[in-house]
Amino acid sequence: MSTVSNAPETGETAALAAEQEYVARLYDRFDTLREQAQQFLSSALRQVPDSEQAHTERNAATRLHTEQLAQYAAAETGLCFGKLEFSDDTDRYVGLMGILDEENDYEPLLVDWRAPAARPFYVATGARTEGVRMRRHLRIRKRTVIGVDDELLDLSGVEDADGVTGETALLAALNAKRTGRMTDIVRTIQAEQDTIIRSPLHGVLVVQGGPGTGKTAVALHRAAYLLYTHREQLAKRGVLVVGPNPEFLNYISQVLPSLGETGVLMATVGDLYPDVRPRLTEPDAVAEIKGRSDMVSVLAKAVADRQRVPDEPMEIVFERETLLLQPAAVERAKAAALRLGTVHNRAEPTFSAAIVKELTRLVAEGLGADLLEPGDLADIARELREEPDVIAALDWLWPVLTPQRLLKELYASPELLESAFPHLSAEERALLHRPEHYGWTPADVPLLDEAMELLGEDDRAAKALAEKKRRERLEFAEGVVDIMRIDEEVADDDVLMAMNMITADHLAERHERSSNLTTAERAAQDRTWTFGHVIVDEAQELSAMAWRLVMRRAPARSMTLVGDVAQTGDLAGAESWEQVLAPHVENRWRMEELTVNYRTPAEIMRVAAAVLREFAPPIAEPKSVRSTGVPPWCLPVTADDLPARLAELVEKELAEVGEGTLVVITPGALRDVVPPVGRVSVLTVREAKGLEFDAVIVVEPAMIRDESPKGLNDLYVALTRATQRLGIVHSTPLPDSLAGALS
Ligand SMILES: Nc1ncnc2c1ncn2[C@@H]1O[C@H](COP(=O)(O)OP(=O)(O)OP(=O)(O)O)[C@@H](O)[C@H]1O
Repeated sequence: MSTVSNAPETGETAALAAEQEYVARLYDRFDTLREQAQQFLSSALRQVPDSEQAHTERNAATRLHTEQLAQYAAAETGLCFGKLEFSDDTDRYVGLMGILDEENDYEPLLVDWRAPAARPFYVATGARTEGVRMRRHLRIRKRTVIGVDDELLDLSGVEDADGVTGETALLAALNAKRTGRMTDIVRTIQAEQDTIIRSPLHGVLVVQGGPGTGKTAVALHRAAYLLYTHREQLAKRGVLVVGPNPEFLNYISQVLPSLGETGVLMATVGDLYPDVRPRLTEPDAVAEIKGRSDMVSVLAKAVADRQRVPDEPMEIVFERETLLLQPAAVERAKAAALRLGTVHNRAEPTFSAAIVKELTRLVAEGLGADLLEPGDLADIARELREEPDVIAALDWLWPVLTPQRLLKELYASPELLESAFPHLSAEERALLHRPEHYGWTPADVPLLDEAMELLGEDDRAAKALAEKKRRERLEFAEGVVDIMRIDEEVADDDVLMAMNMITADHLAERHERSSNLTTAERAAQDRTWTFGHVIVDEAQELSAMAWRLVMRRAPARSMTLVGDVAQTGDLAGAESWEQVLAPHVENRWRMEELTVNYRTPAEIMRVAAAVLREFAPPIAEPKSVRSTGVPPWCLPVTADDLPARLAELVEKELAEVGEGTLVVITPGALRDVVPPVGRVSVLTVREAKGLEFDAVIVVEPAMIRDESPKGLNDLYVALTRATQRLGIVHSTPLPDSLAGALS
């Protein structure tokens, strides 16, 4: 295969003119379609539905046309970016959306990049041309074709050594300055990436790839591909994309909208328990304990510890009499509740009924059972249930627990902690101890979710909330009806007739129906929502407990998990994919690997690879697709000089990157010692994970290594964030592997 970039001038001028003509036609048709969608939306919005069905239809139409308009807006720039010329003299244009030619038997004018017909654009090579004679990348600015890059495929029968397609376009994309937000790669998807993007929907697909191999980019394009190919199936249940932290989600937030997709829920694991917003952080060692798989039995024990049997008879005062509730009676009530084999909160009514029955018997005994009328026992039982002493006793013996209450009371009580965590040392238990009013951390979220499975929803709270909401809606509607009544005198007859038929109830119901949430919005509010497909990025960072939560959201196990076990920094994270997946799918998962590094130039990757070999010898480093001729620099300084020298170096690097991005990556301990300089951020490795910058200065590599048992993994991550330039500043001796590679 040979690359012909910008063919000889006359040829290129003719090519540009021909492509311009075609592209102009495309945009004409595009404008007409967009205008139509706008009109459809306006007329749908004007409709006044007169029945339940008409209402549903109007909502569906509004949503459809709004989505279409979002897709047109996204496709406006870069509508068409590729052309295939086949050996049989036919052509095919590839772009962001499919467009048919109405005047020509609905022949495709433009093929959507996700359609099977677009596939040769990404995978045809000199060795396997798929009938393609020439692949052309079109460069278009504001609807004007400004250049073409051609690759002739049928000249040679051999495949490129590096398997790169569309080299000119690819290198232009890779060398472009970074803006701080990820962009789509739809014009230059490579064959190994395309295979993953188009992999079948079902089952668990693991994508293992070193830094910069495009795992994140591929995962997002896969989401767009799956929604296009399986829209019927996925539109209702939605697609969930899980990322490691809010900064990362922000970094990738533009990619799917730029591909015309808006219906995907992006979340961190910490966002997946709708009632709780975890705002606190905690030491890695604590998060690691909370992430262990044995937390399942710990929580089960913590629940069992709340099903108490007193050692001594309990004194309960009722109408000035003291009743003695015997441990044996509590034991019997507990056994009856446990026999149900259901979760804690659902068994509670059985337990409390047995206790109240026993207390009723004691009261009746005191009064002399033969004096009682039929119905008296029921009255006594009702009164007992309202008696504060009885309520307190029941709450101590078998409390109705929310997950929040269970965990808060567990963390706050050294006794409960000791009972639930007998396998931990006293020091480790002390790490978990915290006051009851403390907030939540991300590592608490999988525990809350797990606890909900053990406890069961507290139906009473949920019902009370639903009733409260219903009453609020009703009050709102009554307010509206009142206002209408006030206006009655001025209203005309038609309005009055309509109004006579409207009650507050009707209005409340309508208000409810019209709360027209998207699938992603509904999913975000519902802990029990299960998704059609779940994508996890930086999947190596999830703890065993986080995996359990994520798996509950994907019961059909249609999942794409992307990550790199060599980059695991979280102490609770993965050592291998087998270890992560065995508990959930045994060996029923498939793996694809990405082997080419599109981010880090060869000069930088050589240095990072030396560190990789120090801690993970069996993992092959990804091959860089380009080099810059700029080797990483390294500057030893004294500890005292470090802040001042760093400030100078930042200035120097800024001059090198111009408008590009620069970041300083420091050990956690120096995070606040090194001041941010101008527009340059100072990040820890954790904060920089998954992100990339034109230039990176890594401070004190040996300290990064020593800060955590996974410190070498962290150093590897830090060294692989740069797209152009890497610098190292240190006052402590460099790790041997790094020193060797830099010398
Ligand atoms: N086919 C491609 N065309 C253009 N750019 C690409 C391509 N593949 C990847 N890239 C670019 O390479 C960079 C690295 O991609 P990405 O962040 O997806 O890698 P990653 O494997 O997730 O990295 P890490 O594991 O280090 O977070 C991004 O700028 C991405 O846009």
